[in-house]
Amino acid sequence: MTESSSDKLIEALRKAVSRTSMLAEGNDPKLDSVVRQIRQAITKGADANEIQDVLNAAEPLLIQSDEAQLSRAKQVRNCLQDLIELLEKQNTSSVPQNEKKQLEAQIRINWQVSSQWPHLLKGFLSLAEKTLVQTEHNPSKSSFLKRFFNRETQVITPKNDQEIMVQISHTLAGLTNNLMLPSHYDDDISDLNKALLGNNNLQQLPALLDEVINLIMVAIGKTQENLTNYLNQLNKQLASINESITSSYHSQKSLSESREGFNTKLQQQVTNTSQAVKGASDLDSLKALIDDRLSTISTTMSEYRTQMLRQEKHATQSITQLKNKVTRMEKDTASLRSLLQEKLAQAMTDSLTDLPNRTAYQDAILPLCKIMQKTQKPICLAVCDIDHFKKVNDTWGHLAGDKVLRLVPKQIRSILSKEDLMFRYGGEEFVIVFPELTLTQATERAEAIRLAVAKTPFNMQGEPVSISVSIGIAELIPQEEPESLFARADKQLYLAKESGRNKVMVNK
Ligand SMILES: Nc1nc2c(ncn2[C@@H]2O[C@H](COP(=O)(O)OP(=O)(O)OP(=O)(O)O)[C@@H](O)[C@H]2O)c(=O)[nH]1
Repeated sequence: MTESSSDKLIEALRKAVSRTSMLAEGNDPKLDSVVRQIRQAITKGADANEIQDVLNAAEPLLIQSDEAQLSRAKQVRNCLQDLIELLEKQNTSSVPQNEKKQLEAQIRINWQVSSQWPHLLKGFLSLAEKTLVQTEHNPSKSSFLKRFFNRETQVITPKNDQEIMVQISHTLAGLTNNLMLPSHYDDDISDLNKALLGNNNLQQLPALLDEVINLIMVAIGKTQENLTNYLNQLNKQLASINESITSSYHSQKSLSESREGFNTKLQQQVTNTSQAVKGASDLDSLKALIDDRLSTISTTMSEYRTQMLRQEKHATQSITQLKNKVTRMEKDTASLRSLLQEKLAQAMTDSLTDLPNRTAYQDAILPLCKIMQKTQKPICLAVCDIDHFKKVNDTWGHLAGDKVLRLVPKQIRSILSKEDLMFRYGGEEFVIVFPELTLTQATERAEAIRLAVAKTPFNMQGEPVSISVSIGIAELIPQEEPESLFARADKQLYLAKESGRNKVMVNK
């Protein structure tokens, strides 16, 4: 390998490793520190031995990470077993034994496979549902599960059922607490635990169980597992690249050693020849001596040439192998990047309505306002809130509330143009941005939205229900920050609510 091609390769490796390790950061503090050490060693140009030391030090941490995964798996298995036991304990309906056995078998086979955990929890939900079907055929048994799933017909939870439900909630809260997820999930876990522990309402339980499943699916089933696999893979690739660099270093070394050996041998042969020439007594013996020496020198040279050719071939093979390894690492980097982009898109989307969420709004609004200010075009913002939404939840239940939350933005979308942007800002509040519309035009569109929602016949358990929205609207003024634009529109929303709701109020 020539010096410049080996330098280029090592430089390419450094870049690839630095870039890939940066992508993998932020998921587990301990693995982060390993990744950082690897990157530092590579960036400061550490030699093969130093890099090997860092990789050796990384190994116990990767083993620890595996052990943590095993302990999480045990938590999940115990939780599922507890949930099945709780189902059996409630004495108003009997759990179908076939399904129960099937679920237990699945738990035995799959408890260590984190991507299967959501399926196992769903299996528990389905077992519970089957218990319900069974009791529907036997109406004399009034199951707590019947009320659990058939939320519309029962609102008050009897005391015995409440106790079982509280135990189920506590078991689930224990599970979410022990998942050991990355710290950016702390808020989600704490919200979910609060909801679980504070809940004594059977109606909320299936939705909460869904939340638990979502949390496991997003945090463990996909990202975490992929990244752990990726880091293990990265570790292996680094070790193998390290081996290739060490071996090409050795072959370079032995090449220069054999060159030195050849020089010494050649010099020795020349010295021997000149000494022999000095000592030669006649022309014939001098001729024979020189012939003999020349043939020795020629053998040495041809041996050297053969050795050189062999080593050059070996060096070419090493270069090809190294190139292939770099290409593989680049490919892995690209697939990890697309996985992270997918996660980012998920993080920007509200899962209930599929609308871009508040984070997406905050990312979009500043550049949008800047462009409009620069091009001197108008832009308006509307804050839209469903009226008396709490009453919808209280009267028809949380799932009916969710249905309204999905339907209202669909109505709104039917009025918007494709340039208008809608975000779920939080709860029952939506933000709509109207780029390039004047205040008058945006107000007309907001009024059309209000009318469309008010006219839509919503249906709750066969009963027609009127839903309306209140809207506050404002236009961006020169040099204004997006926060101030939002505050002015929000104030108008407040006034719309104050003056009786189902209104559009404009900041003029
Ligand atoms: N079903 C459901 N309810 C939600 C969701 N997010 C927030 N809520 C509920 O939305 C309700 C909002 O109620 P309030 O802020 O008191 O307002 P409101 O009842 O709409 O009354 P006004 O805004 O004054 O007309 C609360 O009961 C929240 O629990 C959700 O994702 N799904």
